[in-house]
Amino acid sequence: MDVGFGRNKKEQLEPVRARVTGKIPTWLQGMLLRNGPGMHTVGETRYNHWFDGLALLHSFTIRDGEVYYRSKYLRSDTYNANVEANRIVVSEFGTMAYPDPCKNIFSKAFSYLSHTIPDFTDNCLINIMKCGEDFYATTETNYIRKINPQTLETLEKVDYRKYVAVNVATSHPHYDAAGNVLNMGTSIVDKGKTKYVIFKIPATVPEDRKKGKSPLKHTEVFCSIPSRSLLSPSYYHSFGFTENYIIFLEQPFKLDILKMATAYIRGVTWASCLAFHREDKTYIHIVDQRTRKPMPTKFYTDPMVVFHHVNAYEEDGCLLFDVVAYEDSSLYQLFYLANLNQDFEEHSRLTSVPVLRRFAVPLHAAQDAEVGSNLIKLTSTTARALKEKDNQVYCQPELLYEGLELPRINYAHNGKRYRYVFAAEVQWSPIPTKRQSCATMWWTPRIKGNRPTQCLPSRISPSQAERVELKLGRLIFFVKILFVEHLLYPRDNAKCCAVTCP
Ligand SMILES: CC1=C(/C=C/C(C)=C/C=C/C(C)=C/C=C/C=C(C)/C=C/C=C(C)/C=C/C=C(\C)C=O)C(C)(C)CCC1
Repeated sequence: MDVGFGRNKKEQLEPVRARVTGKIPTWLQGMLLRNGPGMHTVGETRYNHWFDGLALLHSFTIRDGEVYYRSKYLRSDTYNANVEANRIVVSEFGTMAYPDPCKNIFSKAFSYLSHTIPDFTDNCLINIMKCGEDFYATTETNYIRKINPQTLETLEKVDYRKYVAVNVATSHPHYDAAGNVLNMGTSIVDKGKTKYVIFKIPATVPEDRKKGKSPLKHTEVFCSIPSRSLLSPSYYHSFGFTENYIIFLEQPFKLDILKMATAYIRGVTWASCLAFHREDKTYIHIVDQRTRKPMPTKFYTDPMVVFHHVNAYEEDGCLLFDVVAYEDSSLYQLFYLANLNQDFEEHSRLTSVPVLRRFAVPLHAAQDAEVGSNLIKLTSTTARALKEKDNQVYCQPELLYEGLELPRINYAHNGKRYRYVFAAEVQWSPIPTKRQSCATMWWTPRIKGNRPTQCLPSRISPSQAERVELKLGRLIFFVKILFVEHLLYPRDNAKCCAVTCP
């Protein structure tokens, strides 16, 4: 197996014409911008985790059936400081670094006293965000970097904290019909409170205030949701968005703020300050965009870890949302570079499989319903919302697909009933044991086009015995571009078709 994960990539500064197999229709014109880690070694030093790598920007210009590719490293302050020192001097998610290699415990302590949490990285390696006419490379700290999409040059460094009180923010914002950006961040122990802040960056600046003003200067807080815990807010990577609602999962995968505040002096990574609390619930917050307030009903579900929301939509008084969910946080382990080597298949032990789950929440009249009743009357889903006492509702998802990640949709269909998800398939291949047929059974119905839920227990989580079986199993991944049709219009013979990546 060719393992290219940790290898430094070369920039392609001048556009190069790509070899096209097949035919690109001439109506397809434009530029695809991508972002991701490209450099994991600086001088003699090496990052620990794949998510740490220095951001490499890519552009694919599609014109008259041809594709022109170029790439350039983001010249972040982090990149410049590392290159100048010829070693890693800025901490990333899975690597704690110190500007001075000779620092002993005393000087570390001094540094600790002068800044409890060191300034976060501006190595914006995760996504690209469009903000008005401008483009930004994004990560999950308080920094974003403006870029020139044509030349991939790095422009201004923007600190979200100048405009809104957030210490971390997602790199997967949403856009409303007018092109305004809606994003979420966490404000940590600010004035004695920790809260999740939904903020809006307008697409345009009002005419009278226009002169050279960036839309960021007009950022406003849309709504904030108090964290259940002051010192351990949830980690989240994305959220759901429809015309009228915002969906935020307060999951039991949490940042430990006390650990973060002492990480620098203890010499441990940010990653080690994240923990999954399997004894906790996942709280589902639904914000009504018309009132800018969260719904009062306490919706919750079983503990899970979600990175990617796929889509959400409203149907007959219900809000449905689809996410890729795990039963633990083992995914982060998988991406340590030490594991991404020739023995990858041996080391790639995920203790849970990414599953596409559909949740449904009732938007009205939950208060008067009988305890124990299912508030979802839709025929299009088997997801349930069970009324409990104290205005609580337990949400039980429908399992749509096992073994899928990195989902994309045609964003024109965001917030609407939809038909297609484009994703990478993650294939589960257990060690042959007596129970292999059970695991196979979970997959076979999908291939035949039946509904996978039919062969799973009523609560989708595997039983204790099955979980042990999963732990014993070995995961082998086959990345495929997977195209799942079925999600919206389930039929008896729904089609799932996979196209292997070249
Ligand atoms: C620096 C600080 C932080 C940083 C956080 C960062 C940089 C978070 C990055 C999160 C990312 C990039 C999340 C990506 C998720 C990707 C997923 C779920 C992919 C799954 C793929 C699978 C299962 C399949 C793989 C198949 C393979 C490998 C086949 O060969 C904070 C915010 C934590 C704290 C402050 C400081």
